[in-house]
Amino acid sequence: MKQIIEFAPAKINLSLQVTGQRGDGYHLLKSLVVFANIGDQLFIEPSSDFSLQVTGPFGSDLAGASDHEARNYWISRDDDNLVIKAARKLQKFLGVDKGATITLEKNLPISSGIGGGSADAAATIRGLLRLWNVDPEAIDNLDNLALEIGADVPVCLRERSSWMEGVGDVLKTGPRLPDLFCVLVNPGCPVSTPQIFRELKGQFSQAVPELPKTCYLPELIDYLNFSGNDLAAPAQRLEPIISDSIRSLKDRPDCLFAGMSGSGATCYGLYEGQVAARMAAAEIRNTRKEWWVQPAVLS
Ligand SMILES: C[C@@](CO)(OP(=O)(O)O)[C@H](O)COP(=O)(O)OP(=O)(O)OC[C@H]1O[C@@H](n2ccc(N)nc2=O)[C@H](O)[C@@H]1O
Ligand SMILES: Nc1ncnc2c1ncn2[C@@H]1O[C@H](COP(=O)(O)OP(=O)(O)O)[C@@H](O)[C@H]1O
Repeated sequence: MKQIIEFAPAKINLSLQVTGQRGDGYHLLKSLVVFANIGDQLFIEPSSDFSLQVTGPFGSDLAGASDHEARNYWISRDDDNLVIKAARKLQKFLGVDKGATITLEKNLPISSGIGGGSADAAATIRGLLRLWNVDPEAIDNLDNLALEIGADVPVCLRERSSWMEGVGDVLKTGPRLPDLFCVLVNPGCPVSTPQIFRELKGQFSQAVPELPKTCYLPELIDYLNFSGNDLAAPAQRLEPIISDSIRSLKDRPDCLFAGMSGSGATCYGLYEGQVAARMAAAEIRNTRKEWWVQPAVLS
């Protein structure tokens, strides 16, 4: 039987300015978004209806642990899962009479600012289009469909360095960057995105001018030091442990920059090379055994 395997890479907001708010409450952003070589994995097979089972280290956090004792996977009974939501929306949009059996290997922590759910939704769209032999280029309004699922889904559909503006609906090609060797750290506290936006209390900033199309590491680091993430301060007020995460990443002589992604709580540290990143990850893991700590490459 045909099986599609689709990768759902972690999304990292290297920078994020909140520049205003729309009448409907959604905030206007300017964010430099890149993707990691780590993420969730989707396995998709043809079927008459949709069903979802969830495996992986964060599977039980997502699906509810009722079947946990007996099996190493969980049946998601939750139609709210962004995978099922995306699948049903695409099915309706294309007017097809087909479903799929989907297995989601959940490797990314939930509600963590690295777009796990949005990445899964985008990967579902990409995977189903491949399963059903539909050319994405031939579809108008795929970004609008993605946006209806979540503000981060359009950028996750692209999977490449992008400037994200508007509420997530205006996307431009991002700079060509060198490989960035990083460590991702999540201290284990799920963060509510709307709550962090509320805590910002309308304090908006101006978008920082964009980087050139091809960008070297020192320029990027200068840019990140200047621009930062406007959601970091409110997130740290609500979850002070985020400050510890950033400190743990910065606390290495070869750390070039450390900041928070999205609305948190995942933080990233950039290092001079892969060895430095791996060593930093090992040391942080040693001192903070309960944290999620992953070396990764961003591109
Ligand atoms: C903050 C960002 C930055 O990339 O990432 P995460 O922290 O979620 O990863 C995103 O804008 C999140 O996108 P996403 O998680 O898809 O948001 P949605 O489900 O559409 O919205 C959840 C809620 O967040 C708030 N929200 C979201 C996006 C936005 N531009 N303005 C907002 O105010 C709204 O209160 C909304 O009801
Ligand atoms: N497939 C999914 N993966 C992660 N979260 C999901 C998924 N489907 C629905 N959700 C819900 O979406 C919300 C945000 O999850 P997530 O996308 O991981 O956050 P963030 O964008 O902050 O990393 C959570 O409330 C979670 O329960």
